[in-house]
Amino acid sequence: MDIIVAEGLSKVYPNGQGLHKVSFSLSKGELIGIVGPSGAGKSTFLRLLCGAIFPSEGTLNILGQEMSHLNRRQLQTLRSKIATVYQNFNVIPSLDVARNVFMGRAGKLSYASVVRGAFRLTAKEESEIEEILAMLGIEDKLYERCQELSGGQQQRVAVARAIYCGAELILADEPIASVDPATAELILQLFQSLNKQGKTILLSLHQIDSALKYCSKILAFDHGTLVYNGCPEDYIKSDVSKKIMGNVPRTGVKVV
Ligand SMILES: Nc1ncnc2c1ncn2[C@@H]1O[C@H](COP(=O)(O)OP(=O)(O)OP(=O)(O)O)[C@@H](O)[C@H]1O
Repeated sequence: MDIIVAEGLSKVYPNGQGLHKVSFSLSKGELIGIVGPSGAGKSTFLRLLCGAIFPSEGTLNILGQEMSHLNRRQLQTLRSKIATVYQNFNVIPSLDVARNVFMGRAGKLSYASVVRGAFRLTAKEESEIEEILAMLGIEDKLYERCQELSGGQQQRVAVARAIYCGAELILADEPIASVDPATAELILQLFQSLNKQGKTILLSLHQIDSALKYCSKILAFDHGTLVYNGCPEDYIKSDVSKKIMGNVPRTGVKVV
């Protein structure tokens, strides 16, 4: 079943940059690596998919719904089914880690529950959140304010929030950009295990080796266009990858 279908999808910023005429479809249950040099259009692509920005042209169907046909409320409902890890983490600095993670479910809860959670979490909510933080090695930060955390710790909070959200579609923009290699592996393994549980996951990654190791499919962008859509094994042999890899460091991990 296709859960994302795009036809001629474009987002052109006033300076003429952006994403140009992207057509593709994605099946449920894939773990997609989005690769390409800096400025290729990866973040623009993910921001379009989560409805944070709107296309200049083309059509985009997500989870069976045509984005351009949705009113504000319908768009909100659709967004609540998509978990997004933003490049800048998007955590609320003055809130503690537990409440930042709790807010991952805000779109699915009643207004009263969100307000209650902002003051007091139930024991069940707290233990669920703690369990996710433990998987990411930051359970000791449960009640620390996000503004007191390092960039890498905030990135893990953003990943925890996406996991806690329970969405069937997870979009993560460079989710391992600010963490050490061991934590990066931990995060990618977590995404892999969520994928095995049936979640569809799109990860934008500068670490091409990680994309090849963990992803079932690669989407490569260059200068705002989709230049590759297929399996990792063919990508690594393609001319496209040779061109793109000129800009991206590799560490020599073999694809098996
Ligand atoms: N808000 C904006 N206004 C104008 N131009 C923008 C805006 N956002 C992105 N761009 C331009 O669109 C192009 C694609 O940017 P985008 O952030 O999608 O690339 P990217 O592949 O995610 O890059 P990186 O790997 O550096 O994060 C770039 O040329 C960028 O300068």
